[in-house]
Amino acid sequence: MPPYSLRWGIIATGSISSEFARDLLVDPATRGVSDISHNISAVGSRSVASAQKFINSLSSASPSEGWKWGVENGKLEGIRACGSYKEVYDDPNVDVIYVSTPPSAHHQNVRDALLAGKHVLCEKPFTFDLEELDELIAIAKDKNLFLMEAVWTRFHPLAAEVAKVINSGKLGKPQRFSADFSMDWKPDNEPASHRMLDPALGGGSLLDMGPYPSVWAMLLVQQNPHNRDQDPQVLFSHQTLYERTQIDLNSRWLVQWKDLCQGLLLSDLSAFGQREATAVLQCEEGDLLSHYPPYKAETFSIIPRPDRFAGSITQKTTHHHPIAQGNNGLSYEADEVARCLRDGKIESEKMPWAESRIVQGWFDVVRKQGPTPLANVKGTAGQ
Ligand SMILES: NC(=O)C1=CN([C@@H]2O[C@H](COP(=O)(O)OP(=O)(O)OC[C@H]3O[C@@H](n4cnc5c(N)ncnc54)[C@H](OP(=O)(O)O)[C@@H]3O)[C@@H](O)[C@H]2O)C=CC1
Ligand SMILES: O=C1OC[C@@H](O)[C@H](O)[C@H]1O
Repeated sequence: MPPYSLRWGIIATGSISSEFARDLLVDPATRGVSDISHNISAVGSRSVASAQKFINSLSSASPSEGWKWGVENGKLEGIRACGSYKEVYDDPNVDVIYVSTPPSAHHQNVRDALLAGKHVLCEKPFTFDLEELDELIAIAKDKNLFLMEAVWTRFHPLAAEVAKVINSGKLGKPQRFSADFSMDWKPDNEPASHRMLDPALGGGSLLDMGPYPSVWAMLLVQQNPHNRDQDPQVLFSHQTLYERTQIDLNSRWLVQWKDLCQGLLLSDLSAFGQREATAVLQCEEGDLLSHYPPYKAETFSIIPRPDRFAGSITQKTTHHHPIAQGNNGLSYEADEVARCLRDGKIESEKMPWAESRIVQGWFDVVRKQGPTPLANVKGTAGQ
């Protein structure tokens, strides 16, 4: 059977769009995939010159670059440079739109794409607030269109291996959880207009980096067979204000899974976090530690409890599950979108709306309790 072939439209020509487009052009065989094929049919930008530049840079891959394969194998054939996002939504040669604008624009972009009849993969954070997300889910259901948050980490080889350990039950009941995404990014060296620093674009550590500790909260605790709580709540939170641009420099929030455990989640724009224990699940029989970076972890360890309290795990083991060579790691989520569309699904079981809703709800609580002006901002749902 020939592979299922998906035609992408890409919205925005920023840094992650470029990484994503390149991954679409890598030979799927490099990651052991033979049932899926990706094509890029259109790129949309606020300026047609930027869309064209983006396409030119894809087309001129050097022979050593993994994505050269797609260029040589017709995966850019007929690609259009569009000077507006709308032209991409309206393009009959596009099946699915990848939205990678700043967070404050996601709701409007996704809504416009869905209303134009296109399936959507939207970058994290899904939306600015839960009301926006609920509106998008309602439209997707009403129009029978696929919609997924682009949380790439969930589709990486390591995520599948971690899930096997969690589902095996060998760690026993969770007792404690923590997860962190922190980087010493030096915000003082960046312009105030940078999307990470500008509150009007949804800047700050919570919305940009918070999705990653949240991934691990979902993979290790929410999906844990011992968990029965479908609505884990934030008990309390703290954010530190970055005076210059009024975004959160860091966020911390404590989540309670009823009758199970608590988890501390952290994000930081101006300090490094843990390296070998970016996400830690401590259980009755032993602990699971996932290594840095939390967005693209390739190694995890299972470690025994301290001697006096030892459980059935008695030896440390370390497990390495790398992203396939030549891929940046975004290709796996693209494969999931293609498989869901091929199979007639409008929601991914691996990245379900319910889990995006939980995380978005946490962000709303933390943001509203915080000292930044975003605390009082409402998204664009209903407008
Ligand atoms: N999965 C991952 O690993 C990553 C995900 N992300 C997520 O992807 C999204 C985009 O991030 P990133 O690519 O780093 O951002 P960039 O700032 O590099 O690019 C954003 C693009 O959005 C478009 N845009 C639309 N409206 C605006 C506006 N008002 N101001 C500025 N740009 C605008 C621009 O494209 P144009 O001019 O062509 O219209 C711009 O190039 C975010 O949601 C972020 O959280 C980011 C990095 C990594
Ligand atoms: O999604 C992301 O992952 C990698 C980080 O460097 C980046 O800030 C963030 O947007």
